This record gives sequence, C-alpha cells and structure tokens, in this order.
Amino acid sequence: MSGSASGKRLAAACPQRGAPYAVNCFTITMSVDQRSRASHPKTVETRVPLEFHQAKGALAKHALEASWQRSIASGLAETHQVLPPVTSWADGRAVRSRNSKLLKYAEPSVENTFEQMAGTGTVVVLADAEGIIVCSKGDADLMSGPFGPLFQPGVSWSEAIAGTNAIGTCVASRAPVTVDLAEHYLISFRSLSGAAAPCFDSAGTIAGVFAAYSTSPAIHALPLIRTVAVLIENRMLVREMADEIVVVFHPVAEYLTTIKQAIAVFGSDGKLLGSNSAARCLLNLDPRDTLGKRFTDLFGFNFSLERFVDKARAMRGSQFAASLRDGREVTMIVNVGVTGEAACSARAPTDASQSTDQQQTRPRSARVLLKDLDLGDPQMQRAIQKASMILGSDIPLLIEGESGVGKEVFTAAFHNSGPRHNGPFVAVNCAAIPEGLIESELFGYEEGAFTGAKRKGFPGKILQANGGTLFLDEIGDMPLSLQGRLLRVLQERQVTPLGSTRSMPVDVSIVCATHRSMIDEVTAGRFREDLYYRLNGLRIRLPSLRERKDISCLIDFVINAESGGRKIEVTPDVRHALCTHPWPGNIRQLQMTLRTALAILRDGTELRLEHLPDELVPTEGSETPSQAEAQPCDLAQIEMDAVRRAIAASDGNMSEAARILGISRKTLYRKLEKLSAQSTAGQVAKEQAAPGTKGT
Ligand SMILES: Nc1ncnc2c1ncn2[C@@H]1O[C@H](COP(=O)(O)OP(=O)(O)OP(=O)(O)O)[C@@H](O)[C@H]1O
Repeated sequence: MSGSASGKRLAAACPQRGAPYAVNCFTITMSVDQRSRASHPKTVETRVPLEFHQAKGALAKHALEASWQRSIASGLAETHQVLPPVTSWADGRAVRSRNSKLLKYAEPSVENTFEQMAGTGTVVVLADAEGIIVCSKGDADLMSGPFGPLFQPGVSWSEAIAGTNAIGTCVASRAPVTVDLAEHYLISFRSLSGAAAPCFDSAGTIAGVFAAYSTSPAIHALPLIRTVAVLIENRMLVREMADEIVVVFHPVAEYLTTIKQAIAVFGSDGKLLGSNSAARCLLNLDPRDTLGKRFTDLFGFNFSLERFVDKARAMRGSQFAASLRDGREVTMIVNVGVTGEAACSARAPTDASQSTDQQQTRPRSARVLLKDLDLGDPQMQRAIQKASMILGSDIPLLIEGESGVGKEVFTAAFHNSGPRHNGPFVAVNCAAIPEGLIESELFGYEEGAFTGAKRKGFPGKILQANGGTLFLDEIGDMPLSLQGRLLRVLQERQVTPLGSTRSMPVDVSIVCATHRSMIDEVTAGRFREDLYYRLNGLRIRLPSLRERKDISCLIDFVINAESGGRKIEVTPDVRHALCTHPWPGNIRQLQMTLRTALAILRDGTELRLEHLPDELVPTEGSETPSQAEAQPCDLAQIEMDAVRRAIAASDGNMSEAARILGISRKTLYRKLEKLSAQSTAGQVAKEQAAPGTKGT
C-alpha cells in the first residue's frame, strides 16, 4: 500500500470511530523508523480525535501519537485480528506461575475492584510486565462475547501484537493511560475502552499492569485503576520488606496514610533496599541510580542509623518531623522490622569503656524484654518478677498505674519475653474508640453486618491478635453493654463476629491496663464484677516515676535514646533536679522534658540547668518540691509547657519548634489553638472560683 493510500485510509477511519469523534479531528504526521521503511511509507498521516487531546492533555496526546507510531513501525496492519485462542490452558498456567509474586499481591485487588465495577460491562485485568494477561475477572456478558477469550491468561496485549491499547501502551510508556474506542490501533478493538496503570516494583521496574476494559463508550475508570495500582505497589514493597527499616514520609502529614505516602526501605547497613514511586519522586531518585544510596544521602539526619532506629523505637509508630537532604520538611513514621532491629542492636556499643551508666553498658536486645525494664527500682523488679512467672500461661494480666508510667511498654515487653513473641501484638485503647464502634472493632463483623460496614467484613482485633497478645488499654472505659461479650470470649475462647452465626476459636494472651481503681469501678457498678475477677488473673501496679528509685538510670536511658548518637554529660545539679522533681506526667513527661532540653542544647554536649524548664530549676531560697506536694497529673499543662519551651528555643520559628517536638507544623498549630482555648477556659474558671472576682 502506498503512503498516501495508507494516510487516506487512516483519515477515512476517523468518522467511523463514533459520533463524538467524527467532527473534530486534526492531522498529525508520523515518521516511520528505518526498520519498517521497506514495508511502510516514510511518513504516515493520521487523524486523531480532538476531544481526546482536549480531555487528556498534552502528555496523553504525546503518548497516543507515540503509540500509534510504534504500532505502525512494528508492521502491524490495522485490520490485524488478535485471534483467540492464542494460548493453551498450559500456557495460561505457566504465565500464572511465572508471575506468582505479582499474583499474590494483586489478585485480591482484581477481585475487589471487579466487585465495585460489576454490572457495568467491565473486565478487570492484571497483566505482566510485557502486557501478557495473568488473570482477569469480568462481567458474564463481556466474557462470553468475542472479547472474552482475549482476556484469558497468556494472551498478549503488547503493542507489538495488539497495537495501541491501554495495557500495551501503559507498558511502553511506563505511565497510566486511557485508550478509548477509535484511539485503538486495531479496528477490531475500536468498540473497547480501556484504562491501565503500571505497578512498579521496589527498584522502579514495571512488575505488572492493572487495567479495566469495557465495551461502554468511555469507562472513566482511570482514577480507580491508578489508585489500585499504587496500593498493589505499596503492598508488595511493605510486605516483602517488612523485616527491614520501613520509612513512610510526606511533606503533608495528612497524606501519610493515603496512597500519596512515600515509602523508602533501608537495610540494617543503612542502604536503600527499595522505594515506591512517590518516594522516588520526592527524593528525586532515578530508578537506575538507587543502588547504594544511603539513608544519610536522602534524609537530613546527621546521626547514625542506629540512633535513628532508637528514635523510631521511642516513637513507636508515631509521626515525627524530619527533613529531606534538600531541606524540605516532611512528616515521618518509621517501622523497624526484626532484621533492622536485630542488626542495629548487634552493632550498638557494648563496650563498657564507652559509657559509665548501667543502661549504656547493657547490650540491647532486638525488642524490649521484661529484663530490659529492670533499671534497679525494687517495685519495678517485683512487677517484672511476677509477670515473668505467668509468661506462656493463659492467666490474664491486669496492670494498674498512672498515665505515662509505661503500661504499654511493659505489656510489649511481656509479649516479647513470652513464647508468643512471634505472634501479633495488638493494642486497643478502649477510651479512644467511640462507644458505638468498640464492638465491631473488637469482635469484628461479617460482610454487610451494618450500614457502613466494609464490603468484605472485618475480623476484629481479638482475632487479629490470634496467636499473640491482645492489650486492652483503659479497660475501665469499656462500655458495660460489651463487658458481657468480652467475658464470654474469655470463658469460651471463641469469637462470634457481628452478623455471623459462626464462632471462631481464638488463642490470645490478654493483658488489660487502667489508670483507674478497678475495685472502685466495680463498687460503683460501672464494671462487671465477674469480668473483673476474670481479667484479674495477676494484678500488678507499676510505680509512678516519683516513687521510683532508678530515676537516674532512666534519665540516662532516655537521653541515650533521644540524643541522636551524641555523648551527653549531665551536670550533677541537673541530675538532682530531675531526680527530685515530682513528675506528675511520669516517664512521658520526663521524656518530653529531656527531648526539649536536648533540642535547646543543639550541638552542645553538657546538659545544664539552663536547658531545663523553669519549674525544674530551684530558685534561690526555694526548696525542691517534696513528693507529698506532687500535683495531680495535668497533661494539658505538660503539653503547653513543652510547646512554649520549644517555641522559645526556636526563637518563634514554628517549623523548628515542630521539629523539636517531633510533630508536624499543622499539628503544632492545632495544639496551640486547643491549648489556648483550654487555658482561656481554665482562666475563666479560676476567676469565677476566686472570691471577690467578677462573676462570683
Ligand atoms: N522503661 C521505659 N524506658 C524508657 N521510656 C519509657 C519506658 N516506659 C515508658 N516509656 C516511655 O514513656 C511514654 C509512656 O509510656 P506508655 O505509653 O507505655 O505509658 P502508659 O502507662 O501506657 O500511658 P497511658 O496510660 O497514657 O496509656 C512512652 O513515650 C514510652 O516510650
């Protein structure tokens, strides 16, 4: 066929591509590469629907043009038929087994996405890195029609075989793409609309393509398909590398738990092992050049990975402020898997000459164990001894103690020290979950159990903890109506999810904690006596910080974890002030005080009185407050104090203050608003209470 004949034929095809495309077309000229010159014209004129470009922007226009050019260059005729069946059943199986890892993480998404699109004449498809179908699920109408066999495993939708189409063009352009109707190169595909997005592996190579096809004029599925592709990519990265050091970050804190989150995974040697697309974009990483990149090349930390892991451990999955190497601020969450923990612990200094205090000379274990919490306080030692005696038994543990004394840390250490340490540790704060949600959160529910239930149902925290430990924090706040159900679970060792008639056996170690007196709760009729006795297998009370005899060791322990690798000297008067303070907020308050003091100290190495908050510094003639004068724990006051000091330490620079506090700037502003409202309310209350003042 001559060049002009081919151009005319392509141009003539446009009006047949459906009414919307019949009027507004424009002409593009494509050159054909040397390889196909023998059988193809030097230049080919084709007409591409104008609406396509208007709707999809310049990138899509460019991608479509380039794809048609490639299709022509590959020697494919528009009239070519991709004939089913092109593969045998055995070929299909071979494709599935070749892509078993991709299937493991993506096949559930094919099912789930199809559920959302069912009834719309759609097929949801997973293809491999070459555009070969790996699995699919589609509406019966479509699958029993002429296209059905083309969506079976083993069929190739690569551009070389199927011309311009969503899957093939997505592979070739490494980008999400929609190809509608007449935009397909092959005439036989021009009644299809497709949307496809690439799933990249941890090294930035295409691992597969997630796509949806429909015979409707335009399926508008790209946003959903892109979202699912990112979810698959993130799932593959995080699950495959869960044992390493997983750093999740984003400049906008609110995006941390969304598909926009950037994820970078580091090995225990501090080298980058993998990342997702969002991380590569934020870190300006070229996928070909990520090997060997180190943690310190990418993030603005001037301390070692071991220190970073310590900090991450102290944050226990909470967000903190950090910065990229180029200075951009991000909010970060870090999860340290067992390999990361173990390797970093193994390399932590154990040489007694490097440190003088008990904590620093103790070799650290991969996870905090009960024995690690023994810093010399007799009450803590008794609690540790008692808890150790029931390790591995089914006896429930009830921990009492003020807020911030370390009840959750103790429970985690109890879990890590027992035979279930490889099982899950699931913590539920009964006071933090709205009353109406506790039941479904704890016991789970079946699909469609109530309005708003997740499609697939939810197993519930109790079942999630199966084989491990369930920590019910603030058990005193458990609604009375649910206490009977919890009691049944404990007695029968079975859970029945909401909306289900099936009971599932469960094997968990139960630890409860409360800052209330449970006896008082029982006496007041707010807590069932039978449940109390059931939970009270072994009761221990953790001492408040002001009662502890090992504060000095604890100070060193916290400084060690918070100082980012620096060796810090603590002057005797600072040590005295810290050891004799009444500490209404317990270890949490001590930790916050030291974190802020270290931030004020900046690069210094000696912690002096001037780095401490005013209320800790004895003024001339003043006496150190005695334990009897200890104020009741006022967390808002502690928080306000920390915020005030961080802002002062950073000379009013809110970003710096947020960094010192380990929170995002937005969170800092929100806290300021909340705290100033509280302090206004408190002031009004004081004025009203004070005799002779206005309003009394
Ligand atoms: N032994 C310890 N050494 C160092 N830090 C500790 C220790 N125990 C607790 N912490 C720190 O003190 C803070 C409070 O600990 P945790 O959350 O376990 O207390 P809690 O009693 O459960 O508090 P709440 O009653 O408010 O839930 C945490 O930041 C934790 O990291």
